[in-house]
Amino acid sequence: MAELLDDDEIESQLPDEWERDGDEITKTYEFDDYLRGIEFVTKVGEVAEEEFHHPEIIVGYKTVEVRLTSHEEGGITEKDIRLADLFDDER
Ligand SMILES: C[C@H](O)[C@H](O)[C@H]1CNC2=NC(N)=NC(=O)C2=N1
Repeated sequence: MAELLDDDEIESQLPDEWERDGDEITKTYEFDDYLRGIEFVTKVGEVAEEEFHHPEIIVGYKTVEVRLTSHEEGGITEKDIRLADLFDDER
């Protein structure tokens, strides 16, 4: 089980354009059209399965909001930071 990160660790390790929201980290990606966003959702899902760490994904028109937390640990861990970086690599 991963260790929970403290406030300073979260702040210092949060990737660009990601925000902290309580026990979650979140980022909203914007796309030129709806189906590009859907393509990105598929890539995010594949990475999540590979890492066995799953985000909440909210699909809008030309936007995809991704929210990460470590449910078992009850907060934000290195796993969430790692997934955020991997999702950004898929962009
Ligand atoms: C049993 C537990 O659901 C699994 O080990 C995995 C699945 N995916 C997960 N995803 C996230 N975000 N947090 C978890 O704690 C988690 N646990």
